[in-house]
Amino acid sequence: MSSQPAIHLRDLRKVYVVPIREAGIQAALRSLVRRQHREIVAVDDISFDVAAGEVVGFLGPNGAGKTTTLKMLSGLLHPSGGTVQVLGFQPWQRQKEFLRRITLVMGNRQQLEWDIPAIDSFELNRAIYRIPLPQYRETLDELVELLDLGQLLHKPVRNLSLGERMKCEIAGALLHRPQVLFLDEPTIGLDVTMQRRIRQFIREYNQRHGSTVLLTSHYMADVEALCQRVIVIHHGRILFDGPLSRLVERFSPHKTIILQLANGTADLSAYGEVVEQNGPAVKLRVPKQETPQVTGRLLADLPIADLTVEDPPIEEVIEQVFAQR
Ligand SMILES: Nc1ncnc2c1ncn2[C@@H]1O[C@H](COP(=O)(O)OP(=O)(O)OP(=O)(O)O)[C@@H](O)[C@H]1O
Repeated sequence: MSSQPAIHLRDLRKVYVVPIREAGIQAALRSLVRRQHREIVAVDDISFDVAAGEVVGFLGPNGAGKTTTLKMLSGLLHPSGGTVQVLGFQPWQRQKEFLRRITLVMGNRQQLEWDIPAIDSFELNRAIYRIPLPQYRETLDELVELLDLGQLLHKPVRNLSLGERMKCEIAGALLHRPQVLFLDEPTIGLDVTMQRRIRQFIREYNQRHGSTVLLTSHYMADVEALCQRVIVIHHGRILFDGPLSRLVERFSPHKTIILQLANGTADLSAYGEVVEQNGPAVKLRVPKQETPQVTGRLLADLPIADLTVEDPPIEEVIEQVFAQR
């Protein structure tokens, strides 16, 4: 791993300036003469580094500033302030050598031509990126195998299912073997099986090539499976940067005790908040620091067949993070 971070940003900022549109004909006429504007601070002085080979989850609620950041990192948007470097390049200069070494996949935006088979769009990419034929064939074979593309590449893209199309989109975005992958919701709208397939692919690809991945996803299963580290952003600011486990430790005041009573049912509300009860199967939410005592009391007081203690689901933890701001 080289000592220079693959992604480096300091006090990165993006302010959108948008015209204020008032309702009514009078206002419309007035705006022809003097247009009023307002500023939206989408990214508010954020700083972080990502080392080569890391897979980092970039999380935040709708409108937090994730896509804007990824667009600045991939050179689609010019920052309003701060510094940004990806593999030592300033992305907004969009140098050829830079574009050859990165990719941006947007799950809700299509890059492949709709009416032709994906393989034809791939050929176009090969020409644009000037990929030597042997390397192109080798990479394509690998992607076909890893993503199980089979015959999909030869059907017009419009005839593919959403998941099939996404697999082709990803393959197209990787043909030039980029070192840094910006993945914006790569599994959005896909069924659980296809989400798992794409997730597995990202993991295998990262392991094979040591590529750096910055990933946004609203599916915590993606994040749990792939990311050693998460960066949480809200209203354009970073709220947390560190291992997922530390996020849980820091922001979740509760644990969940899941127990199975040995016989019959009982009222367990004296031990904690009963979040679910189905006959002898009970789920209790307990303040974290009280978990050992409550577990001890339960085991001493009641006939218990099974008991486990779990952290709350990550979705719940993330909600807690946002609720505190
Ligand atoms: N082109 C634009 N012009 C004006 N405002 C914009 C523009 N693009 C984004 N914004 C605003 O900037 C803020 C951040 O948006 P951004 O798309 O980066 O968020 P996000 O975290 O990617 O959200 P989501 O999860 O919904 O995709 C939002 O308030 C959004 O409305």
